[in-house]
Amino acid sequence: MKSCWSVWFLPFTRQLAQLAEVIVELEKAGLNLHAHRHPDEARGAGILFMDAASSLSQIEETLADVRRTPGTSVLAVSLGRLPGPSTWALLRSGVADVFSWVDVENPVATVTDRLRYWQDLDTKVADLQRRLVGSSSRWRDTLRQVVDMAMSSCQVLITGESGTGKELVAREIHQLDTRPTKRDCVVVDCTNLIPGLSGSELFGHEKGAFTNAISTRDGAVALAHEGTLFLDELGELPLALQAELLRTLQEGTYKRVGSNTWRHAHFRLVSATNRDLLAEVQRGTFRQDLYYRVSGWTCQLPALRERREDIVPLAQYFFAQLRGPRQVVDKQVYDFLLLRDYPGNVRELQQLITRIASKHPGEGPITIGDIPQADWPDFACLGAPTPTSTDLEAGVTSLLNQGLGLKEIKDQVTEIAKQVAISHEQGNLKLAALRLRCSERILQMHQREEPAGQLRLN
Ligand SMILES: Nc1ncnc2c1ncn2[C@@H]1O[C@H](COP(=O)(O)OP(=O)(O)OP(=O)(O)O)[C@@H](O)[C@H]1O
Repeated sequence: MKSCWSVWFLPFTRQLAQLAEVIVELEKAGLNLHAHRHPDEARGAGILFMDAASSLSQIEETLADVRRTPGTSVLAVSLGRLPGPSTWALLRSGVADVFSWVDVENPVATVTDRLRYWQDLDTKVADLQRRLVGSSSRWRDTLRQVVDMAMSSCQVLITGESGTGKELVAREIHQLDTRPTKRDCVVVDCTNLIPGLSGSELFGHEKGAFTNAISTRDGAVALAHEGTLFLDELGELPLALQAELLRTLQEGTYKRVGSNTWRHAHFRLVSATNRDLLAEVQRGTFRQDLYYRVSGWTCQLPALRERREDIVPLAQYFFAQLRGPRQVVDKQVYDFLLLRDYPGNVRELQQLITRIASKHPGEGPITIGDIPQADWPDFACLGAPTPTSTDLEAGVTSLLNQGLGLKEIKDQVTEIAKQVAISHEQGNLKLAALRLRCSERILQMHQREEPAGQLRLN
């Protein structure tokens, strides 16, 4: 069946006659191609047409704009041959794939299959975002990877700091898994495994196998048969059990504790850890062969500090969960949430929101008065520096000695505040503006006018 959907394109080529021919071929396959003129048109998947003479720097600039629109995937199609290094440069600047029209056997199918796949991927990502909240490009890229992993048959290893959502992601991978006979997802926290019980939790036991074994019991491996076994905190798995797990993964067989009978179990293994397992391998506390077995596909979840744009959407989601979707929250509360650091990641944010929501008396908007005193910001760091702030005093003295007047000193300090906020937010002007409580436009002007590093207090 022919596909039939509207696709935007960016013409970065002067070979217009050839481009017209390619467009006709794609339209015959059901694509309705329209040139991209406005950022809004770059929604969903699109094509960037280029040739060997196209300017890479111009392409990179445009791609940076396009990628600001969430959910865009760009396929770069070269009308002629492409030099190898350009291919990598294009991938690095954010195109989802790149190929040369003259080099593939069936270019029309190559284009349509990819566009269809990305469209499907985006639908799945949008659905995931309802539970794995966040719309930053970092988080969206992570979710795309989650969907790709779930669709594969690979053993998956999810890494990331505590509280980044590893368990949540593992459960979603099981949900997305399309095995027709898929059964349950069984979760085992490896920190709770007692080596003395020789793996009864994982492999089950026979009646009388040890003192408290009053009846025969299935372990997690048996319960996960035809389903998913999720091993949380895999780095904590005792060495003795690592060997047994490895054999189960290699042979698909295991023995209950106290039994001589080999049993079969087929499951998908998803593991998670906040430890650096490769370092554990070096130290000899984690088996190298098991590491390569469990890490068919590794997915690193970003810390919340690497996706600070998601703090407000996450907070809104948690407030709505706790107080219902109609609960109004004062902007000042969000400003406060944006000023904080979250070493415990999303879990820490969630716990803070729970404390704020619990303190709220019930009527009216949630305000900064609902923030428990123990969570108040450190005013010494946040507020205007006091005259006793020696660093600032020394800086101002240096400016005075250079002959600057009050207005010039004020301007200098303002510019430094802008620089510091922009650099703290890793160049994200929106977040820096929230931090400074000024408009984003003021910071855009600052960036245009002031080369970074020009201003120094001393
Ligand atoms: N993107 C997200 N959207 C909504 N809730 C989230 C998100 N990420 C994490 N959470 C919530 O944060 C809490 C911590 O998540 P989770 O237990 O999955 O983290 P973890 O990385 O497995 O932590 P740990 O390593 O400490 O076990 C959970 O309550 C989870 O529901």
